Amino acid sequence: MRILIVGAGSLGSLLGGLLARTHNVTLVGRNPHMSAVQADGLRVTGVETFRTRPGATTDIGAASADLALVTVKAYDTAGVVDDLATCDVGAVCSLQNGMGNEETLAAGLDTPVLAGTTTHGARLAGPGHVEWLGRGRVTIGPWRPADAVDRSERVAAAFRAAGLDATATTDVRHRLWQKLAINAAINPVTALARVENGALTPPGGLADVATAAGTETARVARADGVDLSAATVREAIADVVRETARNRSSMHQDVAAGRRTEIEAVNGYVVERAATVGESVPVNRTLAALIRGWEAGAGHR
Ligand SMILES: NC(=O)C1=CN([C@@H]2O[C@H](COP(=O)(O)OP(=O)(O)OC[C@H]3O[C@@H](n4cnc5c(N)ncnc54)[C@H](O)[C@@H]3O)[C@@H](O)[C@H]2O)C=CC1
Ligand SMILES: CC(C)(CO)C(=O)C(=O)O
Repeated sequence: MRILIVGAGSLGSLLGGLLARTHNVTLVGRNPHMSAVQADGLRVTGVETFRTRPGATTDIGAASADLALVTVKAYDTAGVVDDLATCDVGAVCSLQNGMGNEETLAAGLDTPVLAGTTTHGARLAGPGHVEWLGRGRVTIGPWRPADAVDRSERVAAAFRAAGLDATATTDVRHRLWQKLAINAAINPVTALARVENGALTPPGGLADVATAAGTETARVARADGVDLSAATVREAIADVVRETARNRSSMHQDVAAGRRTEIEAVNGYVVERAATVGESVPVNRTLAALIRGWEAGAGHR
């Protein structure tokens, strides 16, 4: 399969490197990372260590591919729509965290849109070098009914052909809301308290705040027509906290590095949807306001 990775940072470089062992992959990203990959290939270390040679460019131009995997931060998705408008791609698949990405892609592109989630962990360690921090899974499904299920299955099969655990689902919205609830719970609390994910292990005040944010999110999901129970979300948060106890969440890493966060696509989205469906989400509202306040102080607003 000919695959474009649009946003070759941490996650995109990892998945691009893994897929390049089997498929024809081109990374689209920024220098100095892209020039390092052009010169010496991509080094992957961690769960597995290997070197691979995907294509690499900073200019997507009028590229043609079977699939474009979107792995930019949520606040850069609109820019990807502009870039892909000049390309010829068979399907676009977001593997980003947060909500709103698929809506943005579907509104701006005349291409089938797939939605995905992944639990792989990645960190760009330097130009040409990505660390694989944790092996995970990929789940993919059609965003709109018209974006046929068999296309999701073909994409999942391409991941499997490259040795990765991947499944297609007909109910990707459920997956997205469940991942949203986990991120709405863990990310802002760990970012504000500057703690590893394991600090959210119950009992304790931080675990209570995180669980409250997650169960509020489940309530909004149900009001939005997605069958996601509070118990399922509580269990999922506890599982992720246990499995990633020594990790710093992506929002914690962003805040620690003084970078903009994905707060609008996570708790910001929950607050916005809650207003539309008539639910009250005071914990998400408070967490979003605190992170926005930090972003304003850091010059991101
Ligand atoms: N890093 C991880 O382990 C995981 C990340 N995610 C999600 O994946 C998404 C990406 O996260 P990361 O890889 O950590 O972020 P990142 O910031 O490391 O990578 C994104 C890259 O996209 C580049 N970029 C932005 N706009 C672009 C454009 N128009 N064309 C080409 N490149 C562009 C940026 O320069 C950056 O290098 C986020 O939504 C994140 O929440 C999800 C699961 C795991
Ligand atoms: C699942 C979790 C919370 C793992 O850290 C994550 O997705 C993130 O950090 O963004």
